[in-house]
Amino acid sequence: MKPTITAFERSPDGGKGLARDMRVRWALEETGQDYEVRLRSFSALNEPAHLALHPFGQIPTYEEGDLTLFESGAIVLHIAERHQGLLPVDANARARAITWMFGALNTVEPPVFDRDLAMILEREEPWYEQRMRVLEDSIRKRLGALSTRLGDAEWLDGRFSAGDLLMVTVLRRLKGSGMLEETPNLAAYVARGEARPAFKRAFDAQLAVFKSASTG
Ligand SMILES: N[C@@H](CCC(=O)N[C@@H](CSCc1ccc([N+](=O)[O-])cc1)C(=O)NCC(=O)O)C(=O)O
Repeated sequence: MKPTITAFERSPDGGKGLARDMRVRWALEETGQDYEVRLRSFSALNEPAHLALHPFGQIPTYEEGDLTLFESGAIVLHIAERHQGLLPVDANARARAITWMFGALNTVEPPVFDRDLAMILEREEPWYEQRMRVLEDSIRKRLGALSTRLGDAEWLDGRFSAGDLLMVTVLRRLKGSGMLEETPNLAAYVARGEARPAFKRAFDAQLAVFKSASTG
């Protein structure tokens, strides 16, 4: 049975693949899983039909038979646990890959996402500049530590894993900010992720949705 995910009917990211359905699409492509997409308008996210799937009224969600999941990280983990290609078989290596999933979502993503949100919602606040300095200092601290740990390795811990998938989707949000470019090995790491055929299929699929919504 094909799973069904939800995604924005018209993504505010303009087809850049920054909305979080992108990481679920990528995980499904890496594991060779076909899937359906139910597109949601912003207003539909707060209607009962969607709230029954996602208590916070967001995307993505994941439905497979009588299972419904939300939280992109949990959905990626679910896919990775059931299909080959995103988590090592060895128990310790698997645990380390899952550690990097949490590292991406719990340690690196928060200041990165908060900075994006501040640029959209808080630009007119008197404390905006100060807040941006604090957020960017936090981001640079995380990027510095990650850059040191990655060094000249291809992926974070041996073979490409769900930890790399999530980390690349987090770091992609910094493209063009200058901060990612300050750590060349991380910029190259992101480019390696984006060069993966599965990433390209996922990216093109979400872009096609945006383009059809733009011409529709
Ligand atoms: N922790 C949850 C967060 C999910 C989430 O933030 N979903 C967002 C879309 S992805 C976040 C996002 C939004 C926009 C851009 N963009 O670039 O325009 C990028 C990412 C959403 O549904 N927002 C609607 C709402 O909260 O009412 C997860 O990882 O699944």
